[in-house]
Amino acid sequence: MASSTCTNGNAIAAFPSGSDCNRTRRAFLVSFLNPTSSSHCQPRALVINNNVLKTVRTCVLRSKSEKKGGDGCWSSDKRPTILVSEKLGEAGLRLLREFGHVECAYELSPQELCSKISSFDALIVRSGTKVTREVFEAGKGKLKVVGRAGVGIDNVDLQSATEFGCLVVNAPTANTVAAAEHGIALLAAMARNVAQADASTKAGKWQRNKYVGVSMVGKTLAIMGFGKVGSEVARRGKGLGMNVVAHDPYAPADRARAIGVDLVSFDQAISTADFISLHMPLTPSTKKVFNDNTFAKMKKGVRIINVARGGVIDEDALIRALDGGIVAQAALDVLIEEPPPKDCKLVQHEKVTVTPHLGASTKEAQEGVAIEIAEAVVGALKGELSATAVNAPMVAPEVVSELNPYIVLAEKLGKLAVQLVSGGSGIKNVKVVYRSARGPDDLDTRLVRAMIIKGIIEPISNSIINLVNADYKAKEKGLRISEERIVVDSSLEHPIDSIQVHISNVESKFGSAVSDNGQISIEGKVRYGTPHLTCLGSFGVDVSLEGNLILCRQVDQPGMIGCVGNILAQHNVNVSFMSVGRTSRREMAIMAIGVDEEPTQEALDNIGSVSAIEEFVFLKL
Ligand SMILES: NC(=O)c1ccc[n+]([C@@H]2O[C@H](COP(=O)([O-])OP(=O)(O)OC[C@H]3O[C@@H](n4cnc5c(N)ncnc54)[C@H](O)[C@@H]3O)[C@@H](O)[C@H]2O)c1
Ligand SMILES: O=C(O)[C@H](O)COP(=O)(O)O
Repeated sequence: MASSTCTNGNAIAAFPSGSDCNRTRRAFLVSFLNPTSSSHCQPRALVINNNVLKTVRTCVLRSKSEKKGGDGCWSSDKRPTILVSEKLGEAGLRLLREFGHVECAYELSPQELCSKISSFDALIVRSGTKVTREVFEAGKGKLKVVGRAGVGIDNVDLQSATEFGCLVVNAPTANTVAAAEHGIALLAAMARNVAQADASTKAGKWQRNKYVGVSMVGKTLAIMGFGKVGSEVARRGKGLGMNVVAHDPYAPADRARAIGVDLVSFDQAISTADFISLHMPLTPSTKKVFNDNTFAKMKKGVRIINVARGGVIDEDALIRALDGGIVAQAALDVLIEEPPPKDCKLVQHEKVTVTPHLGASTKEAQEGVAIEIAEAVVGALKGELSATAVNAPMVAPEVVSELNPYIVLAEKLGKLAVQLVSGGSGIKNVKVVYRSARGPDDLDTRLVRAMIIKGIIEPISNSIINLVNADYKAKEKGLRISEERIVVDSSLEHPIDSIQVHISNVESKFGSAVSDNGQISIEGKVRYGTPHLTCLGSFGVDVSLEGNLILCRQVDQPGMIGCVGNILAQHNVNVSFMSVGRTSRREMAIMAIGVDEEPTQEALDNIGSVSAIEEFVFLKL
């Protein structure tokens, strides 16, 4: 027997690979859905099966009122609403319109966006819309998906998205070539003074001596950020006969080798380059990474191209470097403030060539991006798996498929456990134990854990818990979830043999749920595909976790089942199953009774007045 543990110490904002205790298998997210007409609920390539979808739909993202809707599909009168706040290619809009109500409202002020957003399930933006905390707050839990029609998600407050359980997806591939081509266009235009010479010629001048350029062939081009765009710029730079080096702490050396590019340190790249092309994302660690210090390390006369994000450059420092002659020229597609103020010194600088964030703006790229984001948003609203989720853990579809019954069990166990806690005691520590034949590396429990958290938190708060925000919400509520896996000798075919939930340092309203170690302890298993409660405190039971549950502890004696059954029958409450577990003969027994209806208080009082019954509790599942 072996075990390993982990806790939910980190809130989910984004999931760098390997950040979870479990092995991250592949880049697909169990996203969620919200239903439309049934015609929109057909499984697609990445969908596992209808049962999985149904479960994930009801488990993962909808608001409490929407959950009443039934089978996980959008009703035809309640198609999802999608707000598109910036110009999107027609092909993407068509896809969106086939699926939901689409409103295109461009150039909204922040206030207008906030006042509109509460009636939308999804929002699609480009780089010009700031999706701030206020937007998520105004979304009031209805906003489920933000689609960024492009790569950079620095205009979306990911932390707030996560807190509000809103999935963020982007379109990371369709504009790569367009951005790379624009980078090369700027590089060549800058080297040959195309923009300046054009303006001068149009102004009636003929300044051939003034606009002598520099050649690109044989020059060193440093690519800062060797990702999708950076690699494509590198290829094109090689094609121009340039000597290309790259700096990227996370880039694989074999990709660089394949293109014939040397990966070098930051300082080496900037100190040897004649041209520096920026292709890293804007993050806290790349913000103003090009500043007085780093400009000082550059080769005198260097030329800089930025088609990444304005914020990676300290713009005042760049002006100083241009004026001081360190930087000969700059070509900028992106600025810190877009659009810039009219008197922006950098834009007006004679050594600077500027374009208004046009990197992704080719017809081809915009159609591609529009389709990519429309598919991602529609997929997320339908409950399909999204390959481009930015703020949720990735769970491989085959893992979701196999864990599906355990997801149902997990939520029920969470719900059950929290109802066993007596009102006054705050839950702080929850330990989840998985007994499984699988090794720790082969059991991805994030989804199961999220559903246990959902089961625990939702009944006692107004929060909607889903895969996006489960760990965050647990942490916010001061709930420490620890996990333990116990490897047991059973079939490898089933991912989990049993799930136990232990809550420590609380009092229980049903003393028999407290095990010898003083914790509320319950255990469940999946039997014949359905969730069962198999252990309560120290008592073994076997009840299907459906409908509602009455738990009684009584003296083990004849007639008890009939007695309670009679009371329920008198109150027209249908019993779906009964199970009795006992410590030993004629001592204490636990009776678990599944009921279809919720008994009246009178019925419950009558059960409580049976003298052999020492305690009982009614639990809603
Ligand atoms: N101007 C435009 O219209 C336009 C169009 C597309 C992309 N972009 C921007 O270009 C940038 C790159 O896009 P992409 O699609 O190639 O993204 P990408 O994620 O494929 O590549 C980014 C690369 O930057 C690297 N990186 C991260 N931190 C770094 C650091 N401190 N130093 C060096 N490298 C670092 C990453 O490892 C990654 O390889 C993004 O900022 C994106 O928003 C702009
Ligand atoms: O990050 C991106 O994809 C680019 O900056 C494109 O932004 P845009 O969608 O506003 O053109």
